[in-house]
Amino acid sequence: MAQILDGLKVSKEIKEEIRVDVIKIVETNRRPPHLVAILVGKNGASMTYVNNKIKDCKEVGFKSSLVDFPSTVSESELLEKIDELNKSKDVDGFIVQLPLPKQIDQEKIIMAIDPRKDVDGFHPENFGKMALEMDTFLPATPFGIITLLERYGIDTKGKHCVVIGRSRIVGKPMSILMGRKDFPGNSTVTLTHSYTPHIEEFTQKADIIITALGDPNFLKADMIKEGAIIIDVGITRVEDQSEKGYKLIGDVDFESCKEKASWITPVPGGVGPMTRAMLMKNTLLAYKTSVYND
Ligand SMILES: Nc1nc2c(c(=O)[nH]1)N[C@@H](CN(C=O)c1ccc(C(=O)N[C@@H](CCC(=O)O)C(=O)O)cc1)CN2
Ligand SMILES: [Mg+2]
Repeated sequence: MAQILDGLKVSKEIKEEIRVDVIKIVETNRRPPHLVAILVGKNGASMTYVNNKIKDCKEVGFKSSLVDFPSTVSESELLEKIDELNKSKDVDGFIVQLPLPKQIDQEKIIMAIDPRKDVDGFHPENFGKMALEMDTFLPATPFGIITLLERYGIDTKGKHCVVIGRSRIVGKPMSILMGRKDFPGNSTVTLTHSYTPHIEEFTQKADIIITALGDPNFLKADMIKEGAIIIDVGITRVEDQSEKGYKLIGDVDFESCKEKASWITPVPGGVGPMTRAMLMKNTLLAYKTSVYND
């Protein structure tokens, strides 16, 4: 029977550590860190995530601002706002909630963000630094996963890690972090995706599986080996009769896999809350860098 990697519990510990740090900052008459979130359109999940980011800021003592645009916003209007935030002395970090509407070129938007304020760690400069093992902002979800492994003392050295999915937000950076000469890292990594034939031939040999597919209950017990460590990044909203109108289903068939795995993350309450905590951590880092090094 697997033990639970409790992301909700660890995320609360991390946010508490940040809150204590911010109290010390404010006590010395300095302003608190300031995060700005840009939301485009009215996608239900994106609205929830952005509202939660604002809530987290309040909890840890940060200043926060929400900039919302209609889904019809033009690329140039968005770029103008980014330019303003890049220049603002009052803003330490900002994020543009993804996905963006089709008329907006996501790459152009990400490239426009000042890497020093890119607390999502999506800018190619920060991605490159991550790959080269230099200090930088790590993307919040992969950062959350390595922090969760670290806090539970899980040894990843010499393990075979299979990552499923190659998105810029999760799969690609995750595959790089697990192979770095750092702790947690030093794994042998296989990055699988939609063109990987017979994916179970890879997952059945894996010591660690990190799934970021968005395919509910995709990973079944017969696809994993005894004692595997299972990290579920998939969160799909599936309609039901509850008050919310939906429930959240991960990529992992939790009920069957928990009988065979050694460690497993739940959905909800696993990787999601860690993503939120690590954005706060990156914002604090952006604040400290601008305060001490600019
Ligand atoms: N600019 C960004 N866009 C997106 C990111 C990102 O890191 N930066 N990641 C995802 C969405 N995301 C944060 O933005 C995110 C997703 C899920 C959770 C979370 O807490 N999940 C909970 C369930 C919450 C719910 O839906 O009720 C859980 O798993 O327990 C936090 C953040 C895409 N876009
Ligand atoms: Mg800075």
